Amino acid sequence: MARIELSNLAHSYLSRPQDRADYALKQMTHVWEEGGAYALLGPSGCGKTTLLNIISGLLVPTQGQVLFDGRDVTHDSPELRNIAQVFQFPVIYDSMSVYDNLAFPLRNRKFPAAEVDRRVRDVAEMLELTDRLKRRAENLTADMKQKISLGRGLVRPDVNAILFDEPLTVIDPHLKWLLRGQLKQLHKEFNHTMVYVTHDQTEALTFADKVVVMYEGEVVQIGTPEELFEKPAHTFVGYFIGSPGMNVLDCHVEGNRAYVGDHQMTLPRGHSLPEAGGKQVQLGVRPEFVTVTGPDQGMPARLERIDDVGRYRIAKLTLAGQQVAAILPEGSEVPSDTAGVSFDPARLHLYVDGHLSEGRP
Ligand SMILES: Nc1ncnc2c1ncn2[C@@H]1O[C@H](COP(=O)(O)OP(=O)(O)OP(=O)(O)O)[C@@H](O)[C@H]1O
Repeated sequence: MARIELSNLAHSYLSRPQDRADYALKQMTHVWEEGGAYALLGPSGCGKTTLLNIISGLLVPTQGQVLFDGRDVTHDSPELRNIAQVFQFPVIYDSMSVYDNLAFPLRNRKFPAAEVDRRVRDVAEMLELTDRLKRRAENLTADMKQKISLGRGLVRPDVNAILFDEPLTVIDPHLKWLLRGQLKQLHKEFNHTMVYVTHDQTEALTFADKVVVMYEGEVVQIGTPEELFEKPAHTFVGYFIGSPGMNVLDCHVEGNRAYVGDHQMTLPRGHSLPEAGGKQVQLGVRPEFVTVTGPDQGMPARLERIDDVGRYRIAKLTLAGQQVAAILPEGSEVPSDTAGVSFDPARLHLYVDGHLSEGRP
């Protein structure tokens, strides 16, 4: 297992990048701890696969270094980096048995036969492939084949890291849920450094100890699922994590007071913001911390509609011309079209040009 360090890394697919917009990955420096389970989460095109391919050695970055345990591997092939990879679609040998497919990475590295057998059987057991070990891979379903791919990625005990690129895409939803749990279990057992690319927040939050949220080629936050929920470092994180995402409202601020339209609220901290200077100042509050009451309390808002999403109901309101979502407690009374809303003051965050402003204690 290795500690992975990304030092001043940036990548452009253009041969002569001119400015920031030309970079698919903007400059970044990060350390990912040995034995950590990391998920790279972000929308399509934000640079997840580019970053994963730089870590694996399929791509050499335009600038910066990748270090494994302090050793510069930037120009090393995937083979030299000693990593295992699982891709979106199965990569297996159809003509071989399931057993031989799983054994292949170990035999290739000249592991003794007894250890090959033990590891293959352990991994097969965990992935529920034991009764298929003797079958040829050829006629198996796509699900089964992808399980074998996962097994091939997990079978070697000596890898620096295991990299997964959306490995559950072809798996049916029920099995997906099971496999996510099994991967988490395998991580606990073997403690490999794992990096898992996905655009699905549930997949990221259930698999990872730390989620690396990417947006437009930048890592905007690395945090535990709780940290991403409690304190989104960027409005994008607030919006992308959570269902529905965080409310983000244009506001202006004076010290520890924020104004949304004419409505004033007290922030947990004071902020000395640079003179407006064209910067966008926004207030973030998660729908879990918005209370909807009758019009005689809170800030007057118009109730647009109620969505029943099964586990709870979501009220969609308009406050000072801006959209606000609120998660309604079970059994709560819903006012008619004119309502009042209030925000839990301890749960308000302030953002300047998308980035969290910490303020003064
Ligand atoms: N080989 C390439 N040549 C040129 N541009 C590329 C290449 N691969 C990716 N890009 C561009 O780089 C940016 C990041 O792409 P990347 O595939 O890393 O994103 P992603 O987050 O993995 O997206 P997805 O979830 O759709 O796979 C995108 O704008 C993409 O169009």
